[in-house]
Amino acid sequence: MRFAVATFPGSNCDLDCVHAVEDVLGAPVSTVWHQQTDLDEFDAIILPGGFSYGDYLRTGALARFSPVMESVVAAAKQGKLVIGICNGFQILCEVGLLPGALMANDHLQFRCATPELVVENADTPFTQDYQSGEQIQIPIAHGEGNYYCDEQTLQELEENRQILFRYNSENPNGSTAGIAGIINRAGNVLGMMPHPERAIVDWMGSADGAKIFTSMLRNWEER
Ligand SMILES: NC(=O)CC[C@H](N)C(=O)O
Repeated sequence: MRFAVATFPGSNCDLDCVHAVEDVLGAPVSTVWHQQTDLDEFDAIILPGGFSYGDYLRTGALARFSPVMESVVAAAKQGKLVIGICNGFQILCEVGLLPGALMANDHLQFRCATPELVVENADTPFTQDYQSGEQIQIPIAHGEGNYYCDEQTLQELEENRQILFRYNSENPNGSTAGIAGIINRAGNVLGMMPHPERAIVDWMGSADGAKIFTSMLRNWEER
């Protein structure tokens, strides 16, 4: 399984994602500059965290027009696995691969913390190595992680089990229904505010993020 990590001007978690794929999976992984449009050789695409285009205008609002995004949309339509982490989640919402939007945190502060999450649905390509209801810890670091969607969208997300992660006790950003991560209707595009690549071995404080990567690999092998 070959992974691409799309890198935008201002990305700062791209190399952490490369290390996570190498260290957890030992799978081939390359960074792909945002001007590249050929993603044919890759089976999965990671949109990493950071401050693409300096967060100007709105997080992800400019990166969504980068040339690579047309290919990311095409890859998602083909059924390839796409995961957007933090700024990557923001870009996925801006480009329309995921519903809703990420707004400024309700307290208007940039928040770094390691909140507890609940795995709401372990029956997806990104979570199959977890148990539904499992409580895990994965760090966050963002200023605009306040996920918002309208009532009807929330109802659809709930009914189709598209909410994969919720903040357990304390909601660090005011997100609707405590949402920390959602999947698209087809089940192959995940956006999440917490950073699984920062929780892959115990010395990081938590290794709970590793199962996202192992789930993706196992899902791909089973296909
Ligand atoms: N860690 C990140 O990817 C941060 C995303 C974005 N710059 C924000 O502050 O919300």
